[in-house]
Amino acid sequence: MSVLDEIIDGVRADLAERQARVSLDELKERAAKAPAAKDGAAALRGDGVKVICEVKRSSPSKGALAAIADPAGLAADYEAGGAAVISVLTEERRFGGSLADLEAVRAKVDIPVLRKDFIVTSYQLWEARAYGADVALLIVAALEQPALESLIERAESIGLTPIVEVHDEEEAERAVDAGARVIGVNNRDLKTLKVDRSTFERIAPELPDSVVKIAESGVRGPHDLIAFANAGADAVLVGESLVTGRDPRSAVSDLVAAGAHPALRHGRS
Ligand SMILES: O=P(O)(O)OC[C@@H](O)[C@@H](O)c1c[nH]c2ccccc12
Repeated sequence: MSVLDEIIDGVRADLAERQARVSLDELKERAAKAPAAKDGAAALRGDGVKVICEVKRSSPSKGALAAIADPAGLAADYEAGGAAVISVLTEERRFGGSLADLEAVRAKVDIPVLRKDFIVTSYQLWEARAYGADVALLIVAALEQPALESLIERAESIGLTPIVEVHDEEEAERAVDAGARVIGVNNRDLKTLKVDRSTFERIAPELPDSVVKIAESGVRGPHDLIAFANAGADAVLVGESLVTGRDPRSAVSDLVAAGAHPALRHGRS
């Protein structure tokens, strides 16, 4: 069994418990009271390279990264540093996240918030909206094509912007066929957990111009951001280097400054 399969088994077990506790109708009521969803895709378009900053306590590859006692405070630092979107991991077993983290971050920042999890049913999309997310990750490697298509549609119909994550050419084609408008290329292979920074560079040229392209994982600092920008990235998604660094706010503003540099002129307006 791959790491991804193991993670998804745990996600399904936790999901079954939540579904037994909270009905879909209750979730929908809660979602109806949540603040209207912000436009996640718009936040990632425009000139320069946008920075998505992640609240990430641990990972299956590295174990514990940072305790993050105050996820909302960290998110506020990211926002002050110029982040375009905050990503909140809500997977509990391997990443140490929760829906409570999502809710706390949502209450604190004004920019769009991404629910980062292993979404396999529309129940989780309703949860995302109910806890205030504007954007949700859909991982192609975790979904059959019909499920991917219907989750993209469902996400959009409830106001969420889906970021569709791919890791190879075949997944990229599936994402485009399913109608994805925002695609994240994960430089980490979720089946082996290895990072290969050339993944984005290889896949990005295969994607239509109109697609918003995000380079995910392995961004150590401005140097990596510039390399991904030159390979066509509209945005980068950064976790580990921010949560393990000493000063997340200034680390974000260094990335944002690099992403706004006029030499990087590929951004669409
Ligand atoms: O910590 P990093 O290497 O900066 O990576 C962040 C983000 O890309 C990574 O957490 C991630 C990308 N796709 C995922 C899917 C599930 C869980 C986590 C992820």
